[in-house]
Amino acid sequence: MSEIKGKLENGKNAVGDKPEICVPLIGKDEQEIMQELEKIVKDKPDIIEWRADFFKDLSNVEKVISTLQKIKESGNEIPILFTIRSEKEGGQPARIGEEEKMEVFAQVCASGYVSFVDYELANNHESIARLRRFSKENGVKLLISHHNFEETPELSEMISKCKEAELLQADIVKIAVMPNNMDDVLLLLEATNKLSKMLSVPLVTISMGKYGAITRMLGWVFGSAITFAVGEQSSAPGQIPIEKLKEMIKLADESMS
Ligand SMILES: O=C1C[C@@](O)(C(=O)O)C[C@@H](O)[C@@H]1O
Repeated sequence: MSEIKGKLENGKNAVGDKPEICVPLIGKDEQEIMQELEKIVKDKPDIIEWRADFFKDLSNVEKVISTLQKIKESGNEIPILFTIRSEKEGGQPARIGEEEKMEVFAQVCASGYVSFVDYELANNHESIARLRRFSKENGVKLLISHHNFEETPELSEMISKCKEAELLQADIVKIAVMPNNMDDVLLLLEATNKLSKMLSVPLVTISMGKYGAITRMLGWVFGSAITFAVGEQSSAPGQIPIEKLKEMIKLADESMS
């Protein structure tokens, strides 16, 4: 497994630490994925996310692992985050059942090609505990995520979801919500600020869509450790092209130092 640099390896990110930039791969087959990867690698993201829910051969574990190996070999040592996003939380319609999904995760963790796996908090606790075991045994970080594509929940709900993920032994906790106005964006930032002081693990927060774009640029100032950018194609509403995002983060960092 490649090195994970910086704060995500060493534990909690400090409020105001510059974020890791993650770009998604959303090709439906190996050829599309390798084309996306070629462009993405040139942009030098900190993390590459393989959104395997887009992969048409997800039910073929051998194919998943051989594609992952190719991503690793051509990925310039950039750490890989492996994600199968459920349709309920903004992903593609399910291609495999929960038991098959667990088998894919088990083999992905054992492959040595990935640094992180994403698993949703909405899964039952027993499945989360199983994946926690596989990931720990193989030195893979477990990111437990929660998405709400409809709205921004109450502050207390966002806080309790993230605390629940920490209790389930997440190495990284992530919440992505949809704002319907700028008040919602402020609420997500308030949650970020509070949670980054409460949690003992790194936190990732996103307010999606056009209103939330500012959180992708500046959420790190309040304690969010990773921001998702467009490399070749966007995987969620509001993502910003990586080159522009990098400039923005650099400018904010220089102005605040
Ligand atoms: O969960 C996330 C965050 C995300 O939904 C975003 O809003 O940038 C993008 C997804 O690819 C990733 O898995």
